[in-house]
Amino acid sequence: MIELLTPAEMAEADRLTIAAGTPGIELMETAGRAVADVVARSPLGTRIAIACGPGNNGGDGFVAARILGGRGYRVQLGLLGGLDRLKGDAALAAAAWRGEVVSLAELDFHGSGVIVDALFGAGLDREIGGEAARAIETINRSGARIVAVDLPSGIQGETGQVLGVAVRATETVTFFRAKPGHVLMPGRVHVGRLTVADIGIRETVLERIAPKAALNRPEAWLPSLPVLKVDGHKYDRGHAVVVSGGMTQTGAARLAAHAALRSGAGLVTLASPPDALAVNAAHLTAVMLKRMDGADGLAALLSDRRLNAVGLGPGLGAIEVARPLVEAALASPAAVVLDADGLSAFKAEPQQLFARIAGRPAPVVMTPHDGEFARLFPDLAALPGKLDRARQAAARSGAVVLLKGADTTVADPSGRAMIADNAPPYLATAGSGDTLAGIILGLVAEGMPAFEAAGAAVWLHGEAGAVLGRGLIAEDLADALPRVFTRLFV
Ligand SMILES: NC(=O)C1=CN([C@@H]2O[C@H](COP(=O)(O)OP(=O)(O)OC[C@H]3O[C@@H](n4cnc5c(N)ncnc54)[C@H](O)[C@@H]3O)[C@@H](O)[C@H]2O)[C@@H](O)CC1
Ligand SMILES: [K+]
Repeated sequence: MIELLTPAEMAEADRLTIAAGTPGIELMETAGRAVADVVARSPLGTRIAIACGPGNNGGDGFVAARILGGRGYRVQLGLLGGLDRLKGDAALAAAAWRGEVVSLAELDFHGSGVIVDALFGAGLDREIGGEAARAIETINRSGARIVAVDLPSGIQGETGQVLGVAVRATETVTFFRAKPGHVLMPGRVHVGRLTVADIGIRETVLERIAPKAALNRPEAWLPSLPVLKVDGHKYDRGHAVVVSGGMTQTGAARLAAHAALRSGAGLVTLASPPDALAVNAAHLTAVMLKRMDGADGLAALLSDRRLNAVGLGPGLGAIEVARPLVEAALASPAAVVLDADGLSAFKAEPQQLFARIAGRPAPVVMTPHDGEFARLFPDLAALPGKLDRARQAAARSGAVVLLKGADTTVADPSGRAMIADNAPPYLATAGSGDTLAGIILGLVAEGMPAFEAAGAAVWLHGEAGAVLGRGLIAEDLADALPRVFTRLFV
């Protein structure tokens, strides 16, 4: 598991480490050295400008300046505010720097090959303006290689949001663990290449801090992926149902059904309205087809407990059609994956949806994009942090919430969350979301817990996109899954 620590949790990690006997200045020395090591990939002779702020982020900059100067680099250091404002470890680090300290405005950004951004890190607590904002704009225009210390200044560590203006770094060096703001947008774009340096903080502090957010990597969910038995049977792998829309909108459900079969379900049935039976029949092979007469028909189908997971929403249709179907699904004992029209069907009365989720024995996964999210959670949509949005929505609804985007975030009602950073931009194509819903459905049908299944699906979907490359269409994604699964186990 690759935990993501908020700035507050990171401060706690520092505090626990210092309390256990490592002086803060030692942590700062190691942090500054890690920055210097990254900067030193540029050849000797490169001019280096180091912009230091008034807190410990600036302290790291002073340490890096001293180490790089000692290695023979030409270093110029500029400070925001007076030396007399520095406190604690930052003051100690500044005292050990024997070179000149100029004001930030005097730093020669344009004549430098590398700029070290040590203005603000985890302690950024308000919008950047004035002299610091002007310096950041100059840094961004400089054309130099920009190495940010801990966070690109202006990026909020918890949310990835820009507070006023932010450095666009070539590389960022952070310490111990990355923060949500390194992977959430737009932070990730400002971070550039990320190095996570070991500065001597012990892993054991994580037991005390108990962080609840992680990077969406296989470590986060692989232990929950069902293990296939040599003597296993398709009936051991669950039976998923996908609900088809009417005659002219059947493709989305078929994409989801196909993906559910690829991702893990032993059997998949497409439940089709009578008018769409012929068109669905013409397109299905391994996916089975059953006639479904409205919500009563779906309820009857799902009364067979072997059908243990149902996905609906893609191409489901208008509210009058979609809502009774969703209600029937939620009244059944099956796990439910709700997407698209299935979510929008409750836009006028989201509480009605949450009331139906509360107390159900089987889990519900909701997969909104930003627009669908805003319909169900209008007040939460305005929150600045995506992690916060997903978590509060999960807590309110009782469902696992998967909030889509380049930084797709999955949260469960207890606050656990994972953030993905592996989605290539060409995943944004028609039907991609239907496929994602299907992958989740197949994994849940196979017996994977809903939160882990949603996380795994996001990662698998991203990797499938990466394997296929530009030019992919949604039909290809599910078919790339065997290749992605194979790579997972080598
Ligand atoms: N012992 C520790 O706590 C360690 C901290 N480290 C470094 O310390 C950093 C955190 O240090 P701090 O908590 O001092 O925080 P920062 O150095 O990130 O910033 C805090 C300072 O900036 C000011 N400030 C915040 N937002 C501002 C704005 N928009 N405009 C103008 N001034 C603003 C604050 O008033 C305060 O003086 C980390 O990012 C990391 O680089 C590392 O040295 C590792 C060890
Ligand atoms: K910084």
